[in-house]
Amino acid sequence: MSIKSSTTKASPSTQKEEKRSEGGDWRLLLQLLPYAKRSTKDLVISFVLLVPLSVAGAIQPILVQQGIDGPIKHGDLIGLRSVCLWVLLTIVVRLALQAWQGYLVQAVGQKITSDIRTDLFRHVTLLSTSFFDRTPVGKLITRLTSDVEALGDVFATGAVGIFSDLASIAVIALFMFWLRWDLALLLVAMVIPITGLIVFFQHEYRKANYKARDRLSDLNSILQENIIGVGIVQLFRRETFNAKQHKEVNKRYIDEVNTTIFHDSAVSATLEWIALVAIAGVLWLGGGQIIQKSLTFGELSAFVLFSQRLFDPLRQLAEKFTVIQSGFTAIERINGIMREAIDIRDPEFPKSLPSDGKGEICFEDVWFGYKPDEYVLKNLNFTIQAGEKVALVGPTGAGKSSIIRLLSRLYEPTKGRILIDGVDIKEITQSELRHRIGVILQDAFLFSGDVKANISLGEDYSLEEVTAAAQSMNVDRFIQALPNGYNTQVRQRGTNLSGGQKQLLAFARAAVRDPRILVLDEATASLDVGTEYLIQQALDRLLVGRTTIIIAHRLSTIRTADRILVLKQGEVVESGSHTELMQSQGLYASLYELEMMSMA
Ligand SMILES: Nc1ncnc2c1ncn2[C@@H]1O[C@H](COP(=O)(O)OP(=O)(O)OP(=O)(O)O)[C@@H](O)[C@H]1O
Repeated sequence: MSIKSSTTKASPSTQKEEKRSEGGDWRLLLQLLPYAKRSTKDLVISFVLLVPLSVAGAIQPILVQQGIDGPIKHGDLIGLRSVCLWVLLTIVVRLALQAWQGYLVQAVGQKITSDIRTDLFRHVTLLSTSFFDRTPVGKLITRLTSDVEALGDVFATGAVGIFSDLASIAVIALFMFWLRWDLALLLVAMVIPITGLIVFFQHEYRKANYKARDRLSDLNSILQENIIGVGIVQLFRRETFNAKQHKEVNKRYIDEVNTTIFHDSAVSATLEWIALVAIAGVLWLGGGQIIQKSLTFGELSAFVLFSQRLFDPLRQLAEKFTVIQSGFTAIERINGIMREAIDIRDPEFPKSLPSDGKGEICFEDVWFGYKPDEYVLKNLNFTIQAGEKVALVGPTGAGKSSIIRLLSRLYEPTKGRILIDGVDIKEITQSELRHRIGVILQDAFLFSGDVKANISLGEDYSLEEVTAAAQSMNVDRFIQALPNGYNTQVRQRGTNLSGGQKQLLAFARAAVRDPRILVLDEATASLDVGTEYLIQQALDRLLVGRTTIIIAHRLSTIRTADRILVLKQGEVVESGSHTELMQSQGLYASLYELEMMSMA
C-alpha cells in the first residue's frame, strides 16, 4: 500500500493544514497505483477497449467524407447505403464498448475508494490519543468521507477517462493529418495555446479547491461540535451566537467554492468559443480551397466534424482535470492522515507477562508531558504490590488520570518506564496489556448495539459468561429490568440510558474480562447512594486478590485503601494509609478535613 501508514515520527500534524505539495501532482496520483493494481484485469480490459473506441469515433468523419465525395457525388444509392451501414456499425461499436468500458472504470473506482476508506479507517483507529487531542473530529470525518469520495471520482470519472480522451485526440489528429495536413495543422495550432490556458485555469482551480476543502473541514468541525454539545448550546442560549459563527464559516466556504466554480466555468467558456472559432477557421481556409478546387465538399464536411470531435474530448479532458484536481487535493489530505505516525505500536518481538504474575505495578522514574518539556507528571517512583488497593488523590489537575493513561499505554512516558510483574509495558502487546488491566472511567462510552454486545465489546463471551459477570457486579437485576434485558438496543452513545445505568454496564464489562489489575477512575461518582452501595458490595468481592488503583475525589470512599498516594502538581508528595496520613497532618489531612467540614 503506498498511501502508507507512517511508522516514523509524525509529520506536521493535521492541526495545521498540510502544505500543498506543488509540482508533484502526478507523483501523488502514482501513489494510488498499488490500489489500482488490485483491479489489474479490469483496468487492462478498459485500456484495451480504448483502441476500438477511439478508432470508431475518429473514423466517422472519414466515412461522411467518403459518402459525400463518393456515392452522393456519383448518385450511387447502393454505395451510399453501404457507407451508412458502416457509420451505423461504428455507432453500435462505440455505444456497446463505451457502456462496457464505463462500467469497468466505475467499478474499479468504487473498489479503490472502498479500499482506501477501509485502510484510512483502520489507520485512524490505530492512532494515539494525542492525535485525537489535537485533531477536531469534524476534520477527520471530512477526510474519511468527502475526501475519499473526491478521490474515488478520480477513478470513476477522471483518471482512466482522461486516457480515453487523450487516445481520442491522438487518433483524431492522425486521421486529420492523413486526410489534409494543412487543415489539420490549423486545428492543432489552435489546440496548443488553448491547452496552455486550460492548464493555467486548472492550476488556479486546484488552489481554490484546496482552500474550499479546508473550509469544508472547518464547517464540519463546527457542525460536529454543535451537535454533540447541543444540550449546552440550548442551556446557555448560545443558538444565535453559534449560528452567527456557523454563518461566517459557511460564507468563507462558499466564497472558496465560488472561486473554484469561476475557474471551472472559465475553462468551459474558453473551450466553447475556441470550438466555434475552429469551425470558422476550417470554413474560411477549406472554403477558399474548395473555390480553388483543391478540396472536396466531403473533405470539408469531414473537417467540420473533426473540429467538433477534437474539442469534444478536450472539453471532457478539462472537466476530468477538474475532478482530478479535486482528487489531488483529496490525496494530499488523506496522505496527511496516513502519514500520521502510529506512535504507540506493539514491539516486533513481544514478551509475555508471566502467567503466574499477580499484577504488581512499578513506576520507575516516570516523567510525562502532553507537550514537550511541560511535564504534568514528574519523577514518579512507586510500586504497587500485587493485590494491593491503592488510591490516588490530589487536587484537580494534579495528574491522577494521566497516571492511568500511561499505565494503559494510551500515552507513553517521556522518560522512565512502567513495569507490570517485572515486564516493561512497552515490551508486551497492547492487547495483552489491556487484558491484564480493567479500567472503569466516570463516563462509560456505549456503542450502538445491544446490551450484551456492549459488555462483550466484540470478544467471544457467551451470554452465560456475560450474565454471570453482571450478576457478580449486582447489575444483572438492572439489566433484566430493561425492556429486552440483554437484548435491549442501546442507541449511539447510549442516549437511551441514564449516566448511572451506563456506568453499571461498564462494571459488567470489566468483570467479564476478569483482569488482574483494576482501575476505577471516579467510577462510582455518577451512581445514586443506593446503587453505589450495591456496586460497592460487589466491588469488595471483585477486588479481592486484584491489584486496584482507585481515583476518587470523595476521600471518604477511599479510607479503606491499603495505601494512599497523594499527588500535587504531578509529584507524589505523601504516601501511606489513611491513618498514617491523617497523623502526619500534610496535604491529605487538610483535604480530608475540608471534605468533612463541607459535609457537616
Ligand atoms: N489531553 C491533554 N492535553 C493536554 N493537557 C492535558 C490533557 N489532559 C490533561 N492535561 C493536563 O494535564 C494535567 C493533569 O491532568 P489530569 O487529567 O491527569 O489531572 P487529574 O488529577 O486527573 O484531574 P481531575 O481530578 O480534575 O480529574 C492538567 O494540568 C491538565 O490540564
